[in-house]
Amino acid sequence: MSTETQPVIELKDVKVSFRSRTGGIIKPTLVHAVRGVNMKVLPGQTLGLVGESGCGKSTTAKVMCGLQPPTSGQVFFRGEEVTKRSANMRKRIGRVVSVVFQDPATALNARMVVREALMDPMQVHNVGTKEEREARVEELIGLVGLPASALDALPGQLSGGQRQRVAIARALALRPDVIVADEPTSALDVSVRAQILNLLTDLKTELGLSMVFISHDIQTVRYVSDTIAVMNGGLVVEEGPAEQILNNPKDPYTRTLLGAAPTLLHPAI
Ligand SMILES: Nc1ncnc2c1ncn2[C@@H]1O[C@H](COP(=O)(O)OP(=O)(O)OP(=O)(O)O)[C@@H](O)[C@H]1O
Repeated sequence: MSTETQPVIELKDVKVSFRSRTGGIIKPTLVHAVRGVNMKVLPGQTLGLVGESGCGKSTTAKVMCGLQPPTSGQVFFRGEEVTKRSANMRKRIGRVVSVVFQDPATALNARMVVREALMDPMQVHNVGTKEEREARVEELIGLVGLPASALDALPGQLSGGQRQRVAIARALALRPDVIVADEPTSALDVSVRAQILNLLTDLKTELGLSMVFISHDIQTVRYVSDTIAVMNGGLVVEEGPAEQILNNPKDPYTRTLLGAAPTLLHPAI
């Protein structure tokens, strides 16, 4: 397979189950969060992952980032199987797959000024000299459209939108190949959501990144995605080019999300 079309990340029949005590103290129940998912993240493309709360989006994303081992199935990074990751492999993939979480207020250390927050991943991974790291920090803050003066601010001194820009800059610090953005605009004021979406899509194009964009809101996902995977009950019920999913949805659940049909829950739930 040519490197152009080889997926950056591929999941094959990934399943994730959790033991949950909510079913009773004596006998834990199994929660089947992801029930057999196949998914490809292609170079330079944005894969949108959409579905209602609890459908398994975040768990799928965590498997992609190596934050959650699958119960069964396989995970590939650029064709190499990385399902069972050694510490070295985790560190290597941690450098090239970065995550942006929903709430920048909790993702950033409240006591670290922005400069330190951006420097931190480079120090942890021992990247560059001190001078190179300082130059990269200046570059990063510009990339996300913040003035250099923001480098001396604490997260609490910034607005929600500015904090998310810092979280994005931090995610870019190690020059990743993939950004996994898990509901990156849900905690923000409506007025700044479009700015953050535009920033992510601009950065994706400018830096040639692949992106996995997760949201419960199909209208947000449609704005940024090249392909869309619709999840329901731990399964992908429909996937394809964004235009096709939006203009010609096949699955009743997708139509529900698009507001074209009454609520229909997948039988797996
Ligand atoms: N660590 C865990 N232990 C037990 N159950 C879990 C765990 N993580 C997730 N789950 C359960 O797995 C299912 C899928 O959760 P997941 O967070 O992946 O869904 P989601 O679509 O991202 O929803 P949300 O947007 O609300 O986070 C849910 O029923 C959730 O309660």
